[in-house]
Amino acid sequence: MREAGDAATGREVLLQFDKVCSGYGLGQVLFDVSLRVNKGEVVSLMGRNGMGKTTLIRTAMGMLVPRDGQVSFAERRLNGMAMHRVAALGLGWVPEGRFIFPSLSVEENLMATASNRRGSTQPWTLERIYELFPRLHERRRNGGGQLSGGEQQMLTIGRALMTNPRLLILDEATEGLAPKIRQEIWQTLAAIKGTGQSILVVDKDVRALARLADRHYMIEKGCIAWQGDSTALLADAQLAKRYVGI
Ligand SMILES: Nc1ncnc2c1ncn2[C@@H]1O[C@H](COP(=O)(O)OP(=O)(O)OP(=O)(O)O)[C@@H](O)[C@H]1O
Repeated sequence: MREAGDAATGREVLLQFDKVCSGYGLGQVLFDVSLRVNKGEVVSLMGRNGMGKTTLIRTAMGMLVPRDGQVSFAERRLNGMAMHRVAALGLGWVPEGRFIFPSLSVEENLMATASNRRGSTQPWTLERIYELFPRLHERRRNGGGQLSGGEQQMLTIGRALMTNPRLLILDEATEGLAPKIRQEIWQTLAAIKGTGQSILVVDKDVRALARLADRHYMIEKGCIAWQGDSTALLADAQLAKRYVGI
């Protein structure tokens, strides 16, 4: 029998990796990766380029089938489950690179993914997304292709929220953005956290992640090399240097 909750905190476990090995063709990228995101938690995943962060997310989302170990979500085994079924279980993914529909307006982009399949009592709606991102409200009639990089990122996050995910997964959401916009995105993520949304966030901004997330994982060459809370992360400056390179 698997446990219904996290033994240490009693919280419901959403995403769980248990000794997962995964990769592409013959090339193995993840080695015995164990990781957990509980309900209501914000968890970060950090690491240098090419260490396996995106591969881990692709494995969670069903794009890659683990060759060993187990991936589960809210007690359901995900190994080999089709991507659309994984998404229907409540994993909302903001991929690296901001995929939006350029020919649709901002509002149409948001409505394209809208659903509340699991009957959330306080679902994300257009109004709530516009409250979170006033800039998207201003630009609601503009085409997706006319937006700045920062606005596109806001739209990608808004679109993922419109699926009312149980877990929001963000891959490098602040990459390539101007400092002011990055700061805006971090503030918005804090507001999203304030609603009780569970989030797994991949990024390299250790200070921002220490403020936002409850727990952290560092990945090195496909292995979880360190894990801990924000106090432990900030107490050792060598961690960021060694595992994130800053
Ligand atoms: N589609 C693919 N086919 C084969 N190998 C891949 C593929 N995508 C990534 N890899 C390899 O897997 C390894 C891990 O890449 P991954 O994208 O998971 O790293 P990452 O930590 O997300 O890095 P980054 O910050 O650069 O996105 C790298 O060696 C990369 O070359």
